[in-house]
Amino acid sequence: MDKIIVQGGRSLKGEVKISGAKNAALPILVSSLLTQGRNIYHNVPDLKDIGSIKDLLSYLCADIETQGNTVAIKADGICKSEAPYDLVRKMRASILVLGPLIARVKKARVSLPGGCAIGARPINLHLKGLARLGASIELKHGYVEASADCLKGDDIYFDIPTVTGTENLMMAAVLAKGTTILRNAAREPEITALANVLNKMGADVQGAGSSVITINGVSSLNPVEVSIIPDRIEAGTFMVASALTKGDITLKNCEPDHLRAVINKLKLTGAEVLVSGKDIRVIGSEEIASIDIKTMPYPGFPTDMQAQFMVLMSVAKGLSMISETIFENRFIHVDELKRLGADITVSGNSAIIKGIPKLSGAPVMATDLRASASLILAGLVAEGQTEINRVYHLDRGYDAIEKKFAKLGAAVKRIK
Ligand SMILES: CC(=O)N[C@H]1[C@@H](OP(=O)(O)OP(=O)(O)OC[C@H]2O[C@@H](n3ccc(=O)[nH]c3=O)[C@H](O)[C@@H]2O)O[C@H](CO)[C@@H](O)[C@@H]1O
Ligand SMILES: C=C(OP(=O)(O)O)C(=O)O
Repeated sequence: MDKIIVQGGRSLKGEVKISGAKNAALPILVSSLLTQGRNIYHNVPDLKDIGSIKDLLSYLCADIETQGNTVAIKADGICKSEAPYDLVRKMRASILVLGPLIARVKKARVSLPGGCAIGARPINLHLKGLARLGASIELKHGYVEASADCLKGDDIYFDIPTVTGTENLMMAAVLAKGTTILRNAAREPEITALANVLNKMGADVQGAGSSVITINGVSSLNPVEVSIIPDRIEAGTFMVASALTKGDITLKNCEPDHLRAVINKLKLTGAEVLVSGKDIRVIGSEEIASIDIKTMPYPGFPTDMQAQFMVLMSVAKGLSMISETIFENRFIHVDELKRLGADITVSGNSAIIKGIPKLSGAPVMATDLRASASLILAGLVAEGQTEINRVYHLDRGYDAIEKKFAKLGAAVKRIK
């Protein structure tokens, strides 16, 4: 299996182009299932997860052509309603085919999803919502079996704002009869991006980006040509790299509006953050100040940036506390960071980090997607060599990360 080798100690400088967002591209590619005709998507990142969703859509008989970062999908003749274990287990977002399949072919049999092992991650709220729309749902042999002759709009309240749950329900409701109201909906930019695409297809989705989304069902949807929004988590990862290495990195093609919480927190650590249109320049400060962080649903601080900020706090001056409120098991990077010398104590859902002057390179194991990225970041400021094993998760979510880091002057390479 591939490894990433990092030699620490270099200050990163230059420009990096941010790729399309994984978590926006996945539901948008899936939304092709709702249309007749050829959809064209630009700025699709080249990731393992995108490969996995394309495999699943092909299995369902969609025609897919890929040219560079452009993907064309035609799903006129969906020939199956099953998403088997082998295709679904690799990626959590596969559950997103459930809503569209029920809407389009009236039934679905979808294996319970896999993804990063950062918590139990049930899908009860997806299923409860689909049942409110009239789907009959059973769990059998590790599969969700659902069917509905006709989905009907209803008033749905999510106990917790769920990102993929909101997306699944939105995609089921666009072709349902009547009006669906989603309350306590997730407000992440990826939800708004999906709603914009659905509306371009001819759907009537109002209020995405707020916690109440109203969907008036329509009878059919047309294909679209759209571009995927920039990846705010990839952008945040490079912003932390600049602050961490006392560097000077300019991110091109990002959406600063989606990064307000991250920009705010980074400034409090002492970094200079300059926003100009779609560019963000981060200039690291000589001394990194300690800050406290609590992850929250958007527009709060993203859980997908928690591990990266923990690395920054590992070499900050003083004590900081990071609380994880979204996932119950998202501190699995802590033990690996401790191997590099970080001084971190976990108590319940909080981690207390006592900053030290320097980390020291060591072999470590990547355990989930953002934890993997955090280990590269740690390697950048560790003395000597850090060897990151099991980079499978990294490739799920970062497009050419080692090449992008190398272009900024980091000594990062992949060993096959
Ligand atoms: C592919 C994708 O977009 N992944 C993102 C998505 O994951 P994902 O959509 O899986 O995360 P959710 O927003 O659903 O999870 C939020 C919380 O709700 C809980 N929950 C969720 C659904 C449900 O039916 N029941 C339930 O209890 C989860 O266990 C978790 O504690 O949002 C997360 C939170 O921003 C991000 O970390 C992931 O990168
Ligand atoms: C947790 C993530 O991905 P997934 O939801 O696909 O596991 C992530 O993108 O950080």
